Amino acid sequence: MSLLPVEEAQARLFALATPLPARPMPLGEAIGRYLAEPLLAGRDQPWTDLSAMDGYAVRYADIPGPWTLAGEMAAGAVPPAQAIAPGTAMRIFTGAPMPAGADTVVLQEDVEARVGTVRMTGDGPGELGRHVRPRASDFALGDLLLPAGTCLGPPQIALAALAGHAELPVRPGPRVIILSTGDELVPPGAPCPPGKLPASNGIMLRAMIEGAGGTILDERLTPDDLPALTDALRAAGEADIIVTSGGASVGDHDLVRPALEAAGGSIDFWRIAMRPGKPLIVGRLDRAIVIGLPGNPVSALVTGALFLLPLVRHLAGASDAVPRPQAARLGADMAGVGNRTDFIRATLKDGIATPLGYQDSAAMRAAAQANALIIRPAGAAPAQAGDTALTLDWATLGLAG
Ligand SMILES: Nc1nc2c(c(=O)[nH]1)N[C@H]1C(S)=C(S)[C@@H](COP(=O)(O)OP(=O)(O)OC[C@H]3O[C@@H](n4cnc5c(N)ncnc54)[C@H](O)[C@@H]3O)O[C@H]1N2
Ligand code: MOO
Repeated sequence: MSLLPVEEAQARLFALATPLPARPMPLGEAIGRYLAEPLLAGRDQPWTDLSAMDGYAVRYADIPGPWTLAGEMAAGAVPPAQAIAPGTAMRIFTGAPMPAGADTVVLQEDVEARVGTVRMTGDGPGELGRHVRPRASDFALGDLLLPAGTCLGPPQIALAALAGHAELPVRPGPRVIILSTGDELVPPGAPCPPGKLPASNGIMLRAMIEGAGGTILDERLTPDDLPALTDALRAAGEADIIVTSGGASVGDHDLVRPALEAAGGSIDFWRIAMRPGKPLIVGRLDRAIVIGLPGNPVSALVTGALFLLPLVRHLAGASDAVPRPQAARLGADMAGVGNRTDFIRATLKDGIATPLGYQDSAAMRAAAQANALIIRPAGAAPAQAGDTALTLDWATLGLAG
């Protein structure tokens, strides 16, 4: 049985997916989305030389004064065309434009101003241009501020506003339908008689997808019944992504692959060299990409974080859709690895990644106590505490609360 390496599977998944079409969106709604085009500066920032402090605008050559007070400039004012004369100072406030002729600001704490005369009482500004923000020192008209594919968080939105934009070209988040398969499942909180199990994957996947900017069109339980699952898949074909959980493996009741084919879809690949997560299925149905996650809750979590969320980000236009591992030191000895890359649930603190004791792919308690995965590549030799290992923390994976 051949198992696809994780990176190869991620590349094949992305090859199926074209980022969704972009449209302009108001800044306030673009948060969490990805720039579809590079962000260019529509103005100089600052638009002219501005004072960075409250004080007096002077000619550096005139220091240490005294100066005759020539007027006042506040933020929002436009400076007079005429330059201030030698020996004069202009009262100035933070953010106000420097009057022509002045090149330095003396802090108000360092002077005494009385009846039209300003005298130094403290240290001078020390250097020419002190406390002045030069024109375009942050950015100049036409500058490339952010590349396409950048995630728009609060600082990027603020930059776009300063750069003169009211809206930005972004792609909508993909629309997703979640089908949790299994006769044993009942909705969370519903009566759970013997033989039944609260369905946890749907609510987890919903939270993950919405956190990554996707929209859930529908989330439902489907029984282990070929016609019912085929119908549910067929009805989901208008989504951008169909996610199933469960029924991905080789058992008699594992029906996602036959149902996908019966619904007219196709399977691109199945089974990955990873643990947990081996039975992952990727295929197509109409315009949708189908990701069949394993039913075990931790397998669904890990494959969701390594395949589903990167796909959501890729369709939304992210340039760095696949989470990038970071090195850490192991907090414990670790066994050698078989033919599947291990994604070990761990706690990561102060650069030390310590595996949690119970690593079963249904052990959700350990997964919920973890905050990172340790990546142990297929075929790796045993490792000792203190060795370097690659890790993916919950924030990088999009799993932080
Ligand atoms: N003979 C073999 N058996 C199995 C293999 C194999 O290669 N040969 N692979 C194992 C691996 S690895 C995994 S992972 C599981 C996954 O199988 P399925 O995707 O078919 O998952 P199910 O059998 O439907 O369910 C597994 C487990 O998870 C529970 N489950 C299912 N859905 C949910 C849900 N929405 N919320 C919470 N828990 C859920 C289900 O009750 C089962 O206990 O297969 C191995 N078997
Ligand atoms: O790949 Mo499975 O997720 O090990 O139990």
